[in-house]
This record gives sequence, C-alpha cells and structure tokens, in this order.
Amino acid sequence: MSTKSSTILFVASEIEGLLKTGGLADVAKYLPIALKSQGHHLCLIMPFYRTMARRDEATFIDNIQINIGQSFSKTIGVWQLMLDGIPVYCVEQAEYYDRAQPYSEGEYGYPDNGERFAFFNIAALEIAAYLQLNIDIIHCNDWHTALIPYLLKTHYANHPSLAQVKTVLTIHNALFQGQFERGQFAMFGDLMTPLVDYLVDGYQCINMLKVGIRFSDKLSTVSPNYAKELLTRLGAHGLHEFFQQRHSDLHGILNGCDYSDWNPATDPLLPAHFDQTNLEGKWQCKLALQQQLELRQSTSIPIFGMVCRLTEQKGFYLLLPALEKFLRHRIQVVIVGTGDSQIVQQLNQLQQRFGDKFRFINTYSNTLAHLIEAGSDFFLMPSLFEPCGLNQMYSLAYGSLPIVRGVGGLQDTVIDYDQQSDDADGLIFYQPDSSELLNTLRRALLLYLEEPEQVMAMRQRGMHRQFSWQDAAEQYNQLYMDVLN
Ligand SMILES: Nc1ncnc2c1ncn2[C@@H]1O[C@H](COP(=O)(O)OP(=O)(O)O[C@H]2O[C@H](CO)[C@@H](O)[C@H](O)[C@H]2O)[C@@H](O)[C@H]1O
Repeated sequence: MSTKSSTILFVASEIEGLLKTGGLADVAKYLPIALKSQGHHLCLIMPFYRTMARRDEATFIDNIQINIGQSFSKTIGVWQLMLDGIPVYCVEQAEYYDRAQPYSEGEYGYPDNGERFAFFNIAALEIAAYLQLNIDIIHCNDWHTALIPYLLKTHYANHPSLAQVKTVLTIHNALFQGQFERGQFAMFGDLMTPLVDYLVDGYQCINMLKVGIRFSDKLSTVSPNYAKELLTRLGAHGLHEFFQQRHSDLHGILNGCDYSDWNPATDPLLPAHFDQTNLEGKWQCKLALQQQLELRQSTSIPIFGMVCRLTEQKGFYLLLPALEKFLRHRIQVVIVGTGDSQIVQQLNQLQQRFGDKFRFINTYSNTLAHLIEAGSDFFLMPSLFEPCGLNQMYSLAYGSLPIVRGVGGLQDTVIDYDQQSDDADGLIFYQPDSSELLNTLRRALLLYLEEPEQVMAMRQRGMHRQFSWQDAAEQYNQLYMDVLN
C-alpha cells in the first residue's frame, strides 16, 4: 500500500516500557513503532507520572504557561524521552500526576480524575502548538484523551497551527467512559461550557468517551468483532446509539502481537527456549514454572494458566464456580493478577482448598507472565467481553492453547477444535455460563489426555500464526488517508 507520510501525535495515558497497567500500554508502544516503520513521523505524549520507569533519563525541554479564560492558569514542565527512536513528551504537573499511582489508590479512582485528564488533553494540544510539531493527525486513545477532538473543534478551531489537525479516537475498552460530575470541569470555564449543552449524563455528569465519539473525525476499536458489538445494546456498555450514529466512521482493526518481546525462541525471561519444530524447551519451562510455584513437577499434568487484571470483565464469576469442580481432576491451575479485592479473596480461598494443584499469585510480574505463557498447556480467557485481548495471541505464540469465550477479538483470533478441527488452535465457548465453561475445560482435558497428536498439531498451528503490527499499521494508515482527504 502506498503511504503518504504524515506527522502523527499519539496521545495515551500509558505506554509499555514507561508505565503500564493493561493492554492499552502495549498498543501505545507497538502501533507507533509499526507506523514509523511505514514512513510516518511519530511522537507520543503521556503524563509525567511519579511511578514511570526511566523517569531519570528524561530531558527537560521547557516550561509552558497554560492560561484558560480569566481565571485558570497553570505551568507545565515538558520532558522528553526516546522510545525506540520515537520522542515521547511527558506532561509534568505535580499537583495532577506526581501521585502514588496513575489512576487510583486502592480500588477507587482519584476523585479529580476528570479534571486531571481534561487538563492532560489541553496540555497535549498546547505542547503540540508550542513545540511546533506540525501535526497532521492526533491519534487519541480511550476516555483519558477523548476531549481532544472536541477541543480542536471548539476552542482551538481557529488556532494557527492546530485548526487543520484531524483526529482518530481508538477505543480499547468502552466500559471505561470517564464519566465525571460536571463541577470537575468548572475551572476550565468557557472551554468546557459547550459540553454541558451537548452531552450530559443524568444532567450532572460529563461522559468523556461520549464526547470523543461525537467529535472525533474517525473512530476505531481494536478488533472487527468488537466494532460490531459496539453497535448493539448488549455489547456497547450503554453507548450503542452513539456508535450507531457514527457507524460509517467506526472501524475494527485487530491489534498486533509484538514478536520481538513475545518470541519463545529468544525470550530472555524464559529458562529455556523453543519453537514450533522443537518444543523440548517448553517442557523445561513447564517444570521451572511448577518448581517456582511449588507445584508437583510433572510434564504429564496439564497446566491451565491465566494472567490478567482481576476484574469482572475477565470472567471470574464464570470461572470461580467452574474451577471448584474442575480442580477435582488431575490438573494444575495458575492465576496471576491484581485488582478487585473480592476476586483476590475468592482466589485465596480456592488456593487454601486446592493447595496441591492451584496457585494464585497476587502480583504484577512481566517475568511470571512470560513463564506462564511458556509453561502452560492451556491459557484461560473466559471474558464477559474482550475488545481484542493480547494474551490469547501471546499464548498461541508460546504453544499454549487458548480457552476463550467467543466475544470481541477472542472470536477473531482463536479457532475452535470442535468447529474446525483441521485449522483449530484453541477452544471456544459462547454462553456466559459457568457450566458451559466447565464443559469446555473438560473438553480441553479430554483432548489433552486422549488426543496428544491433535494437541501437538494445534500448538504448532498456533505458533505458526502471525498477528502482525504491520498489518494493523497498514489499516490505520488507510484510516489516516481517509481522514486527511
Ligand atoms: N498481573 C499481571 N502481570 C503481568 N502482566 C499482566 C498482568 N495483568 C495484565 N498483564 C498484562 O497486561 C496486558 C493485558 O492486556 P489485555 O489486552 O489482555 O487486557 P486489558 O483489558 O488490559 O486491555 C484493553 O485494551 C487492550 C488493548 O487494546 C485490549 O486488547 C483488551 O481487550 C482491552 O480490554 C497483557 O500484556 C498482560 O500480559
């Protein structure tokens, strides 16, 4: 595909390698890298969080005074880091971003998150103008950046360097909408006043994602199937009418998988390496995982792994009752994650009852995530909804067969054994129902015990599949061309 080189400002609240709480960070790193390799000029903007990695390496660029109306004035420091040859500008504003965590302490978001991220949107535009970045497109991501399209079409509509800038908003998870009491936006005065006329929830709240859906030039989400789901009442988290109004501008582009970080043949986080021609190293990883977690060491016992944020989205209320029964079999289950305290408590209780075969590690560990992908036989993703999902792609690359619910991007990436046995690389269930999940877990166990050649063929097929960021970047490139013409 021919590429017209554009200058793209990618704005995200987290970026892998600097700060990550979930899959958004992966996309905010790997998609810009792929776009750059296709000839675009890229730069990124994120907040200068206290907990950011590589903070000490950042170079101070300048202070910018941001004045809005008569009464609002704040100074930001602009810092710069390089990430794989791409400049990342970080917004320093101690009152907003120099906090213990990026979004929340404990389970509840910071009460001023609306103000913090509205300010981040304004700051991103002010930096683009001040540094004369000559931007063609601002690529926004999720609610944290969703006011940018609105600001460009209102306050900055006649700005000498921003008036022509186009926007794309990518939705990574439409459940998170950034809905805040309108008082949080009051200090921005006239800048936000039109919002109150347009888009209010219950008359008192501004829903930042809705604003982005309304004002962005193009919309995308992270898989074709989730794009379809967003047009339905069931799948759109209350926003179906807004998505329906913009359906011709909404595109589903499947995320890629970064095979430089996720390659079992070279992965420095693994104790042994393997590829589809020789899985010997995988069994060594399995034994190492069992040893590290003090589980019985045996390559013949199937391991079911899971790594994720502990939230309802990831299907724990289907999984927990199913595991109660499934753990009676000769299997091992390993779950790593952080999040909801009730899920933590229930997983801890399960571990007390099935201590010889179930491990729950309540931590965030990239090293353990890689070892689980490599050492598991099956990987669990019984999500209630899943815009794309990255772990099923990692598990396919690592020869672990994904067991997924057929929703969102999981449906787009996994091929079920019973539906298409010649092409299969995993198992799918559909109903959000514990007993259907349990049946599928048992289907997987039976396959493992009775058809080892099939299991091996499925592993190899999965390891062969490629979900490339280059393919995704080509589709975004098309979207950019459409939006600029
Ligand atoms: N305890 C832990 N230890 C180590 N690593 C952990 C971890 N918990 C999570 N991770 C890592 O965080 C990432 C999670 O990515 P996902 O895409 O699965 O989910 P998430 O729901 O955050 O992302 C949202 O955005 C992405 C990106 O668009 C969509 O794929 C997804 O469907 C949508 O919900 C993976 O790289 C995973 O390994």
